[in-house]
Amino acid sequence: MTTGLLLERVTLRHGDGEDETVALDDVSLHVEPGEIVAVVGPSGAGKSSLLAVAGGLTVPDAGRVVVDGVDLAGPERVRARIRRTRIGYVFQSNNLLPALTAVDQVRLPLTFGRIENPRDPVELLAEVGMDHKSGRRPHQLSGGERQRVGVARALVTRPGVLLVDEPTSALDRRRSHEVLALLAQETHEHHMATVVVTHDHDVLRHCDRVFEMIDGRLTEERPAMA
Ligand SMILES: Nc1ncnc2c1ncn2[C@@H]1O[C@H](COP(=O)(O)OP(=O)(O)OP(=O)(O)O)[C@@H](O)[C@H]1O
Repeated sequence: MTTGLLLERVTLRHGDGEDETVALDDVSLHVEPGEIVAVVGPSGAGKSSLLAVAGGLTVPDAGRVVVDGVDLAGPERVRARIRRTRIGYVFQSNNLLPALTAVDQVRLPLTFGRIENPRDPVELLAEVGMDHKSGRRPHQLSGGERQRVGVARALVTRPGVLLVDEPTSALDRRRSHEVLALLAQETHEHHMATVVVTHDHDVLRHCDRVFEMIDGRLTEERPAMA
């Protein structure tokens, strides 16, 4: 079984004829459990497309995507189950619901169906340093605190794959490092395969490997820690 996240020769096109864009051009990537990789690249390079395909939200035109040994080319109900149970998503704007307290945001993914062996939402909030604000709603939290709650929510199902889109775009330098350090620590301790898309070169040292995406093609830049 292939563990972690595997993309094998993935191609994704948008539009057709003269309007066609190749968003992902023969992209291959294997992220092992316990490994956090960064993907950097200019606007329009295909980074969001990469996350959409890796997360089973978009089916590519060619190639294979395998999450925790499950090929996402199967029926939509299989993709939906994998999305709900095996993949965690952290978005730029973290999509917290305005009416819910921090602890209820973290509980939310457990309310859509059975999850085997979930993490405890209260303990998880403590682990991301937010236990003292667990009763607060998003408008009562800072950007960095909201991002921490978003990370806790993504982790509560114990995903094998964590997909993170621009986690630091709303944060200052110190908070950016804190959020990336938290993602790296959780990745290593809980053996997730984590992909972080970022424009923020400052935080790359928290990642095990760095890839660059240009015009839909992915190349490994260098080991981030070197
Ligand atoms: N639904 C769509 N229909 C047509 N073209 C699209 C669609 N979605 C994305 N594209 C095109 O595919 C290419 C890759 O887009 P993508 O959003 O993946 O880039 P990105 O690297 O995430 O950019 P950014 O850093 O600006 O978010 C771009 O040329 C974009 O215009």
